[in-house]
Amino acid sequence: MNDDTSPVHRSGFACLVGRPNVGKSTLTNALVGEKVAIMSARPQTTRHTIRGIVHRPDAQLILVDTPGLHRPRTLLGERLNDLVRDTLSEVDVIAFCLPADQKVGPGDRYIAQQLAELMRGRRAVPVVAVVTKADAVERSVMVEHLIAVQELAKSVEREWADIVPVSAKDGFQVGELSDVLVGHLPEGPELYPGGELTDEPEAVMVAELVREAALEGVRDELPHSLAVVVEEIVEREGTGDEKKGRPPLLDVRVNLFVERDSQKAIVIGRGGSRLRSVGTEARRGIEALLGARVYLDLHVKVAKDWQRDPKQLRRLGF
Ligand SMILES: Nc1nc2c(ncn2[C@@H]2O[C@H](COP(=O)(O)OP(=O)(O)OP(=O)(O)O)[C@@H](O)[C@H]2O)c(=O)[nH]1
Repeated sequence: MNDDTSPVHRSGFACLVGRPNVGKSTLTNALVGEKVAIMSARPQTTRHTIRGIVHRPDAQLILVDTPGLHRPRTLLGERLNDLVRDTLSEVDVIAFCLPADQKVGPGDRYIAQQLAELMRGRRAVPVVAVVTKADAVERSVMVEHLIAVQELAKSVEREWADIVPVSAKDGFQVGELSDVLVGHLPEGPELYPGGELTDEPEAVMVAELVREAALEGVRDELPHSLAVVVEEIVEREGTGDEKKGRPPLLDVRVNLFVERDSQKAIVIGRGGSRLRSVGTEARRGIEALLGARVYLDLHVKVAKDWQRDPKQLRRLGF
C-alpha cells in the first residue's frame, strides 16, 4: 500500500454516538456504502459489534457500535453506560451526532457531559460533532444550530475536534466526514484484509461469536485486548451430502490473541476446562450461523500490545 501515491495508510476505530433517531444507522450505511455494510448477529448490548468498515485506498475505518448513551435511571443503566464508556475510551475518534432539525436538548447535553470526561487526559479521544440531516433545514437554521453545537462544547469546557454538517439522505458531505474521521486515525495497516471481509462477513461473525464466548463471565478480568482472528474456514472434503440432508463439516481454525500470560491462563482455565466450554458455546453459534457442522479449533496466543503495534498486527496476519 505504501507507494508514492499513498504514502500513509491509516487504520482504526470510530464510534457514532447520539440520541436515538438522530440518524446514526443511516449515516453508517452512507459512510460504508451498501456493498460493504455488515450487520452483526449479536445483540445490541454487547460491545465492539462492528457496524461496518470503510475501505479506502488510504485508510480503513472500522465503525463500532455501542448500546447508546442515555441518562441512567437504574443501576443497570449505569452499568451499561460504564460499558459504553469503556468502548468509547478505546476508539480513535468519536462522532457525536446531533440532528439539524432538532434543537440541542437535555439528552444531547447529557451525552456531551459524558464525552467531556473522555476528551481529556493522556488518552483523550477526539470528538467530532456531526450535524446530521442537513437536508432537513434551511441554511439559516443550520447556522444557528452550528452555533448551538459550538456552545454545547463550551458548556462542558471542551472543544470539538471538528464540526461537520452532513446529510446521509442526499450524500452531502459524507465524503468529507469520512476524510475528517480518517484524519484522526493512527497510521497503520489494514486491520481487516481488504475485500475479504466484504465478501465474507461470516468470518467476522464467527470471530465475534468466539470473542463473545471467550469473554463470557470474565469480562471484568480480561481487558478489552482480546483479538480474535479467523485463520480459515474450510470444508472437509466429501463430508456433505445434500441429497441425504447431511450438512458439510467445516474446519474452523481461530486464534485468540491476548496481551499477557495471565490473560492466557484466564481464557484457557484450569486444565483447559474454560477453553473447552468456550469452544462448545461458540461452536453452537457458528453451526447455527453457517448451517453446517463445525469442527472448531481454538488457539490462545500471547502477543504483547498487539493493538497499537503495526509490526505485531502484521505478524498476526492483519
Ligand atoms: N432528512 C433526513 N432524514 C434522515 C437522515 N438520516 C436519517 N434520517 C431519518 O431519521 C430517522 C432515524 O434514522 P436512524 O438512522 O435510524 O437513526 P439512529 O440514530 O440510528 O436511531 P437509533 O437506532 O434509534 O439510535 C429515520 O427516519 C431516517 O430516515 C438524513 O440525512 N436526512
